[in-house]
Amino acid sequence: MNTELLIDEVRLTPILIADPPLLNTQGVHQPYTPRLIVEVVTRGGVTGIGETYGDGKYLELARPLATALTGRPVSDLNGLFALADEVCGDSRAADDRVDAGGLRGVQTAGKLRLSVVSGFEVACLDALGKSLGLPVHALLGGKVRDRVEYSAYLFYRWAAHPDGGEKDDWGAALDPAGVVAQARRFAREYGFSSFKLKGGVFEPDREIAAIRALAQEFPGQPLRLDPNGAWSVETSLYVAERLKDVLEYLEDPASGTDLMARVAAGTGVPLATNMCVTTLAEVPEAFARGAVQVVLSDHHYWGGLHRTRELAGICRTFGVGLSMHSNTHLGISLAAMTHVAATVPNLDYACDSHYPWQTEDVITARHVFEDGRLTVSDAPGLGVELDRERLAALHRRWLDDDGTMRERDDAAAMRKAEPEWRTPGIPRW
Ligand SMILES: O=C([O-])C(=O)C[C@H](O)[C@@H](O)C(=O)[O-]
Ligand SMILES: [Mg+2]
Repeated sequence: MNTELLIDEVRLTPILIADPPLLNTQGVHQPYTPRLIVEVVTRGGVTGIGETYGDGKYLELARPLATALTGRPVSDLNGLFALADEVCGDSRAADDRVDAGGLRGVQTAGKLRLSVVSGFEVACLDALGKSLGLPVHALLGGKVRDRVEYSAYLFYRWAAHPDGGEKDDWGAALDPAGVVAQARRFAREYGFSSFKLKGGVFEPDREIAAIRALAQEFPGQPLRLDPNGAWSVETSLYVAERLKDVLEYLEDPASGTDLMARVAAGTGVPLATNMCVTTLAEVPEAFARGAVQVVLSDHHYWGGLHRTRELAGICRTFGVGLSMHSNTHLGISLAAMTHVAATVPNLDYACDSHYPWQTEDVITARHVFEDGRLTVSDAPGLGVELDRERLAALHRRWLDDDGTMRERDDAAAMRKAEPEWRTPGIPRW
């Protein structure tokens, strides 16, 4: 064993990053949202970085894992899972039941652990790559493409948060004209040529009108609509019928495998999900029933980059499409997504990314999209460097917060504008 590859220290830094007032079916993004930055330092003096969710329930699991990792080889990625099972225990926030109102499907103790492990796995891969002089994609078997395509992630949004937060110049987007203006800017500044609208915010007819307006503005270009399970089977079929000629896919129109299977049986529009297939346990039923035609993988909750590749193999076997889901994230995760996406032959669609909405980052050089694509880095590791000053400043914000921003709560943020707001029950329409 090369002792240079042993882990000497693991540093965890929770931060709060600015987030615009993006609307979804549960409410609106808070002005600041938590992320956790993981640093793994080897005995050879190399530091690898990773990123994952930063809410308290993730931090609670990350701390014992960080302690237990010290002294182990940075290359022992498979061992991470057993170690996490051993030391992380159950989180108070995970109860193995369906988080029906959630935006990312079931919330189980196992899935929470995988989300934490993913931040460590990416940090270990970065450290290993830097130690060996190899890019992360090479550690995953090598890239099969030089550029990875992303899609514009359109949101209904307000011009500003009602209670402060950082300002941006995107303005409000609350109707078809606003959505089209947003899409035009995404196309102009980033070169995106496929567009996903986060739906479930307004009545379905209003969202149908927005997609129609996009189709008119960008004829023949791929369009997607994602209401995060807010619709009944009937409403889903109503929308699918009206948009069947322009949708690339409809994403999580209804909540859960059973309803998705019933929607799929009634329409020829492909259904995608990042809600009803988010764990291996959910795969057999969903695939057997034809409930989804595209799985949107997210390396955070699937347990890292190797597990994402395992999922890709399963999808390939069953003839189910694959792409990538995104939640609010920074440049470390975008680098990780790009490396793994570069290695998956059956990545059939442009990936999601919230990145353009994030004005703050902890890396020294922001990623730059060209023609809606990122070039896959061949530099050792992830190919990004930590900006320690920025990290310290964003950590200071986390320390100074009275606790309200440390847990993502879109319904609480909505109550600043609408005091009576409660997370809507589903189906909402
Ligand atoms: O594709 C999705 O379902 C998401 O990206 C879930 C996210 O939480 C999104 O709805 C958001 O950021 O509001
Ligand atoms: Mg989705």
